Amino acid sequence: MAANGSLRGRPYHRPDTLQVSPSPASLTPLSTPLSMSSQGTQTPDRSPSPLDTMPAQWQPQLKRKQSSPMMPPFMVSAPGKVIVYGEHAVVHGKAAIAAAISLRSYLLVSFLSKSHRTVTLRFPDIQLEHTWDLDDLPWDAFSAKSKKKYYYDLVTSLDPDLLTALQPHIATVSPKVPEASRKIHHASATSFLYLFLSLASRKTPPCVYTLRSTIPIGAGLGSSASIAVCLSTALLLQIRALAGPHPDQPPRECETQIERINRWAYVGEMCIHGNPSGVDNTVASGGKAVLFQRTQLDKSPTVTPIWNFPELPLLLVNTRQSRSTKVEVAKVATLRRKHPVIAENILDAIGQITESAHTLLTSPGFDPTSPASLEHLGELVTMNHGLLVALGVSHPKLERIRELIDHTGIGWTKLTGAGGGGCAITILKPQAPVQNGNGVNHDTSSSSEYESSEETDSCSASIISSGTKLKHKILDSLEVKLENEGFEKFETTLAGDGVGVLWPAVLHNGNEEEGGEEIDQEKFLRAEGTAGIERLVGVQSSRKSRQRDVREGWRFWRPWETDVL
Ligand SMILES: Nc1ncnc2c1ncn2[C@@H]1O[C@H](COP(=O)(O)OP(=O)(O)OP(=O)(O)O)[C@@H](O)[C@H]1O
Ligand SMILES: C[C@@](O)(CCO)CC(=O)[O-]
Repeated sequence: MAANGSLRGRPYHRPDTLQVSPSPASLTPLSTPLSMSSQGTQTPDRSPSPLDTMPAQWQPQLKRKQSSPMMPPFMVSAPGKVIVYGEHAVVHGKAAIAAAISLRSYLLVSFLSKSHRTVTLRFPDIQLEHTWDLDDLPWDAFSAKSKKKYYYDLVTSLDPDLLTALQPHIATVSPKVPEASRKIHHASATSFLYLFLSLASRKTPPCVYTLRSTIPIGAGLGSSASIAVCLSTALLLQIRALAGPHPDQPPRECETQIERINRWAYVGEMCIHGNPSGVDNTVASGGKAVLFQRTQLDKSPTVTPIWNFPELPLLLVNTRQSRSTKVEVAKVATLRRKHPVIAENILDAIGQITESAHTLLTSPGFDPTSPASLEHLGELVTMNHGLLVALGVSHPKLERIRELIDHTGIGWTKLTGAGGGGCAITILKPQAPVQNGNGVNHDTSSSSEYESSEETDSCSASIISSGTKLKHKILDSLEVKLENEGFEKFETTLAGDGVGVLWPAVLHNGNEEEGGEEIDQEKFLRAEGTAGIERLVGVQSSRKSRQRDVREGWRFWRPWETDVL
């Protein structure tokens, strides 16, 4: 099993304090030096990109493409996140745990013939479509000697002069749409252009960046960080500044690539969020889960990976109630002023909940399949929610969701993120509950085996246990109830992979010519909803029996997979 982040003793930090950063000279010690990449970006070393490490099965595809003057399209994908324990308390110096979820953003990069000289964003989730003329962009501002940043640089703040240089090119984006939508468009466009002009060069090939996400926007699930990670990864891949991902890549090298992506994703996040903590982009880059803590307000948080975090099934319910993180954080600050001792005790208790979870998750004998471990984690979820209610950051809609789920007895529920709306999460119990006389369901036993993925391995309904069937029945009827009340339910998995790469954008979808189905813009744009996106390009196998399997073609940097350092 994976080595735990803290046991490995190499905590991640927000990019400005990252300790795992190598100096440029000690970057991936692979292959020969490259003075200038194909895009003309100066790079002092040479890291093989996926193009160099193309799996054998893609060779026919590549051969077919050799006659084309254009590169084949490729895709990247990054997850959203939830806070599992410790929101609000983290604002007051306690630790919190955040984990990746299986809802993800997918970015398709397609190349145009050189005559185009344009770069286009197609972000249909926010109805944004915009094309810039490559030659009109402010390359001079970004490449000026005093301003130029390289892919290995650490950028901890946005340069106001560069933002000013971008302004006229942002102003032309969606000038006629209502202000609220325009703000969203401008945030995404700024994030893209800042990264594009920092990492690419004026010789960059004309491209179209098409993005679709299964992460609800503005619901506290890190959608902005997920797109920032996709953009950062795509641009770094285009300038060949990333090695892999490929199987057997040493963990240290995986960490280096993830960190490089994370640093630039943080820059993209700053364009959208101002002064983010860096936690969302760290989880979206590296996947799994992290422990984070900011002990001093003016200091960056320490972010330590928890590679042992189990891939638990998670029910996620969106209240669709908009909320302001600022308002909810202010509520807690007011309560703390009015009732300092009580509020402090509540925040302390939340901090202890996070510590208890972290201690369990990182204990040497930790067995994620043990019902006792799951119950421990679940009880902490329930207690954490109660304390957040005591802090006044729940909402009647969150309480309604918790009530509906508690009545089924299917799992342990809490609000996640700022509260006041947003989402609730439920860690599902291993056992199907039984109904008591009051119509409330209760866990039958906590001692039987947690159903493993092997147990549900066969598609044959006949061997799915009656417990599993009952669980599905309860989940289905819960879905109807939640939908009737205007809530949105997602079945996700916690602590999965971070950023992934599909190069070239070809998948074995079971309905196509030999060699795989090429994903093009039109197919990608036509995919309907979350299910359609996941069916077409999802990183996870669509076979229900193996939901947690990664679909052939997608590759990830997984520093936790090998023991060799
Ligand atoms: N699918 C998407 N397509 C294009 N832009 C997106 C998409 N998802 C997020 N964004 C960008 O990110 C911004 C959303 O950031 P916001 O902080 O409001 O939500 P979040 O990242 O989902 O929540 P949180 O940061 O609280 O976890 C949007 O305004 C938009 O600029
Ligand atoms: C409420 C809070 O703890 C989590 C918001 O997702 C605020 C923060 O950490 O910045």
